[in-house]
Amino acid sequence: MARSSAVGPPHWPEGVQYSQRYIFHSSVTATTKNFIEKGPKSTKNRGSSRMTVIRRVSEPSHPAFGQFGLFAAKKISAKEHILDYIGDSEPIAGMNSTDFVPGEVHTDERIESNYDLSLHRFESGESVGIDAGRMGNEGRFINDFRGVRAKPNSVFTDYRDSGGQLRMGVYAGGEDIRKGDEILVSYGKGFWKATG
Ligand SMILES: C[S@@+](CC[C@H](N)C(=O)[O-])C[C@H]1O[C@@H](n2cnc3c(N)ncnc32)[C@H](O)[C@@H]1O
Repeated sequence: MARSSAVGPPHWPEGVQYSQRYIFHSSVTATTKNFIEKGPKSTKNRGSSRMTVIRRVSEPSHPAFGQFGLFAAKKISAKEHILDYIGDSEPIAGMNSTDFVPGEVHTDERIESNYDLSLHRFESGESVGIDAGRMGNEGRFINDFRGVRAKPNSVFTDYRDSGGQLRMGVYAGGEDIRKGDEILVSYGKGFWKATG
């Protein structure tokens, strides 16, 4: 399986593969893969990552002080599509394969990952996630609003792209986001319960 060789944006961390496409973990069945890849096509376009910039969080009062966050590189209009959350897989060059925790579309449990996002839950209970722990795009740097501001300014919403692939888009909320503002979503209470 070919691995993306894309170079990440400024501040992209060493040891994390940058990618803008899905790779499917062996836990994903052919039926589930087909559901993710081939839905009704949408006319919506994928957002450009040039709308955002990765920065180290420099305010000591911020609960993720010293980590990274994703910030608006320009004004983003209310409801505008910012980017998609992507995870990818396969060990990066030099990584010991026994240390490798795949970061991709998967249906197995990833309770150890702080970068795992639910993409879809079937009525059967099967859940499809995108784990950007080892590989992903700018979306992996979006922090939760708790302790930063009163409410999130962005939301995760799934959609089908123009090829019919199921995507987890990040959209601005009901108000414009000013240039320089941090993109903040709600991870949901479940995330914080799981991480303690
Ligand atoms: C998806 S990552 C977000 C990017 C992360 N800040 C980084 O530099 O890689 C999720 C992790 O960010 C941190 N984080 C995000 N939002 C937070 C918040 N509101 N309060 C405390 N930690 C937060 C937690 O460590 C969490 O497990």
